[in-house]
Amino acid sequence: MEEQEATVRNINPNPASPSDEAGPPDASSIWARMAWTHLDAVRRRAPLVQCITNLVSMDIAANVLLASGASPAMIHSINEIQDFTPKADALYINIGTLSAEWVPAMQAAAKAALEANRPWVLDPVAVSASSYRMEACLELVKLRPTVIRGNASEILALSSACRISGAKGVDSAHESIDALDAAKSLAKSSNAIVAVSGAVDFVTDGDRVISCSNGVSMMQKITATGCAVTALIAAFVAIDPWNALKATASALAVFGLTGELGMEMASGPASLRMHMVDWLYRLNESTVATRARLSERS
Ligand SMILES: Nc1ncnc2c1ncn2[C@@H]1O[C@H](COP(=O)(O)OP(=O)(O)OP(=O)(O)O)[C@@H](O)[C@H]1O
Ligand SMILES: Cc1ncsc1CCO
Ligand SMILES: [Mg+2]
Repeated sequence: MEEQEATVRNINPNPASPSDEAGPPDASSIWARMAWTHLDAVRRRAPLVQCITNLVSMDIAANVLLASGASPAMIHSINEIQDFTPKADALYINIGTLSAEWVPAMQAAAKAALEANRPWVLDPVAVSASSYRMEACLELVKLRPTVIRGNASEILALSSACRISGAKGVDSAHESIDALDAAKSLAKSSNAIVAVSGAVDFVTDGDRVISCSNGVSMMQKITATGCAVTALIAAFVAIDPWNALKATASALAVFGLTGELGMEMASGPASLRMHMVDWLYRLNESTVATRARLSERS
């Protein structure tokens, strides 16, 4: 814990540089510098992120974590939770391909993370697809996730805990702004940081709201980009657990930025996916500090 607290102090960006002749930076550049500080910390500390994630997303989530500098471990057997989960710096649980066998493992892992004082992050994929999925997800929410990240339809459904949200499958049928009030309400009732992804991503603790406008719409044509950014959120929260709101916003900005840079070189979803992973590996300070678009909504 001492080490974590030291990290929090290191993460606070220093907004004003004495040698900055252009004067103090504006609020958006302070947020952008924070995104770089978080990415840099992930690269330096290589947090171990245990992922219990859906079968579709395993490859992209592991590659995104590796490219960011984190260390992924796709370990989901209930027989390994007791030994392994306390060793991980963060846990990521995603219900995308839920099965009866995995639900107890997810619950055991969330409990183990809580007991070991480790942050854990929930992706409620297609939570309104069935009552089984909704009930499993509500049980997980009771185990106090640090962050919940979903698309607008998922956050709307989970927030109201109703079975029919208008979504047909894993994709969103809503704009992220439509889910902002639901996200705030879910954050207050669950005590988690809640992120809604979309053209603009919103991150809230129930009161404060940070928005991120990085990203390109083609990211929706790559399966499991949402799952991958939730994995990245787990890595960012691992290195700054006491500032989960800011760490989550930073992860969304960095990931969206890789989409923008990747799109300059891509010819479609498959090559965009490849370029995003490459850009995540290559991003440097000046690019993140000048192109991350984060702001706090008043
Ligand atoms: N219209 C858009 N414009 C720009 N970026 C977008 C848009 N929609 C989504 N994104 C970005 O794509 C990423 C995935 O978000 P999305 O809302 O599609 O997740 P998801 O529906 O949970 O995805 P999946 O279930 O396939 O993993 C996020 O980083 C988000 O910022
Ligand atoms: C397509 C799909 N189906 C279950 S999980 C998943 C990955 C995107 O969430
Ligand atoms: Mg999703």
